[in-house]
Amino acid sequence: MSSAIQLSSVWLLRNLFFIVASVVFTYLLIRIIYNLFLSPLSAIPGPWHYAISDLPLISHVVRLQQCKTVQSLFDTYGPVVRVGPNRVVFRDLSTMRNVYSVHKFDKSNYYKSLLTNDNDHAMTTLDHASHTIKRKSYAPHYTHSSVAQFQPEMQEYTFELINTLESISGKTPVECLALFRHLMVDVVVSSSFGYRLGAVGKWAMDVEDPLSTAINDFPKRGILRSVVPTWAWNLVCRIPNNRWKQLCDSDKILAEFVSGRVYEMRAQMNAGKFGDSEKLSMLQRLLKYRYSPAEQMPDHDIISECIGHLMAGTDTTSTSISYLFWELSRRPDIMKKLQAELDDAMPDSKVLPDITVLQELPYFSAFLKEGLRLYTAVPSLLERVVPTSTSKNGASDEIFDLMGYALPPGTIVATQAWSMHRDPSVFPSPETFLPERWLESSSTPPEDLARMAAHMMPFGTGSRICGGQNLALMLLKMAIAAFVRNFDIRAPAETDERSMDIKDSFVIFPSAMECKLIFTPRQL
Ligand code: HEM
Repeated sequence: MSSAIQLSSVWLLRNLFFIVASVVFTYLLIRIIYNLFLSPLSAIPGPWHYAISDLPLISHVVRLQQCKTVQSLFDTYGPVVRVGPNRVVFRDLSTMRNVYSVHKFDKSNYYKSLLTNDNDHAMTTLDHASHTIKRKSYAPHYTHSSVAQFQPEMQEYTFELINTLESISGKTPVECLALFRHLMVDVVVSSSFGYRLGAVGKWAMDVEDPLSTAINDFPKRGILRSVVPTWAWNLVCRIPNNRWKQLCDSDKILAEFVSGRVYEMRAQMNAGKFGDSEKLSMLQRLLKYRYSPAEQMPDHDIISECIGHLMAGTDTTSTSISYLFWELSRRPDIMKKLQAELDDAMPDSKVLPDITVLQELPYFSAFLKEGLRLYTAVPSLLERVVPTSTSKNGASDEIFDLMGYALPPGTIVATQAWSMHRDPSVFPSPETFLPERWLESSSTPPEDLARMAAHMMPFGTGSRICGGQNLALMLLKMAIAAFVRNFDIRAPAETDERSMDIKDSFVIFPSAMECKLIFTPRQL
């Protein structure tokens, strides 16, 4: 009897591996069969291996090629494609409106990877109702008229850069991503906190600005932090190397800087030193904001919101300017037309006209639209989740219809600016940089212009559209006008198609991680 038991346990042990393997294999087989043939998404076109696992899409995220991969899937399979067991992407105007503007679907969990200070801010708040409360805290700060009050600071920092570059006098290539990051850090810090940081001045003197470095390091830290377990992270952060320590501590550097401003401003407020000035910093608005009559916006939320804006506003804008200048460096025809228009609008090359004048320049506006079409800094999938009900009365059995396919609640849906901006039926020769396509003419009637404008989403779309787009657009216009008026731009040999090839990881960046250009003062 006991030898029979012994025999059967030996048999069991020997075959344990095969038993476990068979169970796993059967489970996977059932899942594959379900995903391919029985899932409510199985009728949606797409490669079969995307339908059974998220890994194929993740592999392109890791290769920093998600936007281009999704674009090629649209080219092969049409405007709606299944890219995961529970994931559908689309390229369609009315669906875009439905998802982002009409039904205002909640965001997917992906956005939690963008937390600041381990806490939510407007961009990472997933559900619509909570987001509405957060958005109201900062939205008045970015209206046209409020942002226009910061023109003097933007003008001052821009010309501080221009004067420094003039002293280099076209001899040395300058790394534009860092250059314009410093400009944006000064601009966002002054609009958010009413504080003069002097990042541009430090750049000019070749002195490191710890805040600008931390802003550059923070996303890299986030990626590393998400793949390394906490115990290992704590260990590697002890490696005695100053640069490495700085990257590990980038979250603390940001939080310390912002907390400092919050406590400083609160102290001024308590001392009644707020004043009646119409020009308020964002922080002043947040300190006064209440989630409800009984609940003030807490300090940790204020700190996360402010860090969120520093992160959302700096590299996005500096990358956009860098790509636009790279385009100008290889398109002397466009550069000449822009300079002719700006020479007229800016008789004194060291004084920018009011923003309302820049807004009225037709070729300049067309150039900027075309730039944001091909080089928006955030061309990526903006993921949303199909809710339990999309009907007004909240009937829970309603199924969302996406271009003829019924999607169950919980399905992740998304479109991306990369593809909306490259739809050949809307933008003929989509890969060609052609500002003229935005100028009304016999070949481009107003209906075509309206259709193109409707497809543009460089700042996202709907209720979660970029909060700082007015600030970004104003700075883009002012910086580009001032630089184009004062410099000719060319690329050194090291900056070419290959080094500038676009990589994406939610935001874009050049494959060389730098954009070196030469700014030569114009002989006027
Ligand atoms: C060219 C520069 C910029 C681009 C291309 C850009 C793009 C975007 C996009 C596409 C989104 C929407 C993300 C989504 O739906 O998931 C977004 C959100 C946001 N952006 Fe920007 N952005 C730029 C500059 C700025 C600036 C200068 C600021 C502020 C200083 C800013 C603050 C924000 C905030 C706060 C959000 C979250 C909005 C919310 O959910 O309430 N952005 N941005």
